[in-house]
Amino acid sequence: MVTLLNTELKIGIEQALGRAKTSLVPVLVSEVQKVDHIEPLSFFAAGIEKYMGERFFWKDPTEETVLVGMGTCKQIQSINGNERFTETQMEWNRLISEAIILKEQEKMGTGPIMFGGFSFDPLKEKTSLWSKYPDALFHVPKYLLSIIEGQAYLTTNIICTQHDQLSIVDQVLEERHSLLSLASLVKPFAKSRLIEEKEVVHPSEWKNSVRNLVEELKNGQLKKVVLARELRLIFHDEVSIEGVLNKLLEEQKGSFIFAFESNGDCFLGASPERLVKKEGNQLFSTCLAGSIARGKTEDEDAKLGQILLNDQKNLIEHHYVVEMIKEAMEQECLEVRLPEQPTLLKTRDIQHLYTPVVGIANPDCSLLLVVNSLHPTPALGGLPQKASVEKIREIEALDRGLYAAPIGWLDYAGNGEFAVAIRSALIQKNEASLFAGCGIVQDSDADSEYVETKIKFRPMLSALGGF
Ligand SMILES: C=C(O[C@H]1C=CC=C(C(=O)O)[C@@H]1O)C(=O)O
Ligand SMILES: [Mg+2]
Repeated sequence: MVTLLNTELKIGIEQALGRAKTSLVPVLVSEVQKVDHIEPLSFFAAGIEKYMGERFFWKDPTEETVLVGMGTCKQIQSINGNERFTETQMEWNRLISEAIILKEQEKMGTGPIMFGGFSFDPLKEKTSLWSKYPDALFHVPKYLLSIIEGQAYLTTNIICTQHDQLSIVDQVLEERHSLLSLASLVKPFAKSRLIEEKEVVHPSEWKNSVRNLVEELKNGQLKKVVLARELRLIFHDEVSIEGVLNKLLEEQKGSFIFAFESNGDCFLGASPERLVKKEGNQLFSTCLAGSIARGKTEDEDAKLGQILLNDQKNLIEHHYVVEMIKEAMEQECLEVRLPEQPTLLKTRDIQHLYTPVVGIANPDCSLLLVVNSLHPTPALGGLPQKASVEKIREIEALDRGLYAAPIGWLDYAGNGEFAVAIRSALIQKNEASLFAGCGIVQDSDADSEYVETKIKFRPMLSALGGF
């Protein structure tokens, strides 16, 4: 258990109440404390009763940053289509400009942060599948556990309005105490029991849409379109989000592991693909496209890797992504660096062509606006960007919602990171939708692309106990 000093928080709240009474706008107080290690998944599980539907989980591939949020002290959302990035950034800036932040040192990922995501395409006709997730949805948590380079920090965020009294301090301290006590009790994480697995679109129909698309790619200006499909699973009981996260953490170590709850649903996954990270004036992006299976032996695995590195179809599929990301990053940066040739990035189930991109950001750069100009890259949408998204909107029998879209976090200093939400699933009580797509180019073969999507379902299928 962790004991905390609480004097500072009281002073901060007193100040915030004063400010809220004069300015008549709610004021955010954020207190950060260094704490003894808390197991992130135990902290997440500790919120199962009180904060279910208001939790998030994030771990980057290097485990430099782990974030677990609990409760929602402020929700930021936008239903305003293409303005959703700008609107979200502006609302965040407004909240932060008034905030009172109590912390001893500057540490990225501690203090006030918001976590959330954007939809893939706000113009796609909506189905009920994603009714819990508007086109932009972000949560500022009440309690945030951050593990930054191995050190644990606990942030407490409180919104003070003109109507609040100083007594809210006692309430918060009591709530926080019981959350931390629960987090110290490690629980076994339940496994899900699968009953039925259903391909939402019949395989032959999906392959036909790939074949038709290939014909169009040969004759038109479109160079690449990413087509996805959905797998719907039914379980005996409600899926245990903790259980799934536990397996993802075990099996998908080199990936971003994320979970984002909203009103009883949970969107989670293990994505190997960074969209963009901002740390001070540095920007990092990733081109990840072009895929092949893992080998059963080391030798076979290396051979497959070599095949991928020399395969024209996959190199072109990858090159389109590099071309677009380089161009977009050059708009945002004073300087951009990237290697000339891709290398391999391997996860448990698949290997990809990989090109990292690094840049020095323009002085006026803000993370969500970079997200806006990158999304969707041709690894998720296609090339040219606008025409490929229109094509997906027209032919894909799927409501992507947050699949293949940016998911991540932003802190008060403007730092943060977004991954693209692939290898992901939407959990709805005892049902789940899994998503997987692949980049279709002129030389695509429908059967091979279908097999590629099957491989891309594996991380989530395995975590859900179905493989
Ligand atoms: C769209 C997905 O993967 C993308 C990322 C890496 C490789 C890809 C590919 O080779 O097609 C895809 O562009 C997905 O996993 O659903
Ligand atoms: Mg591919």
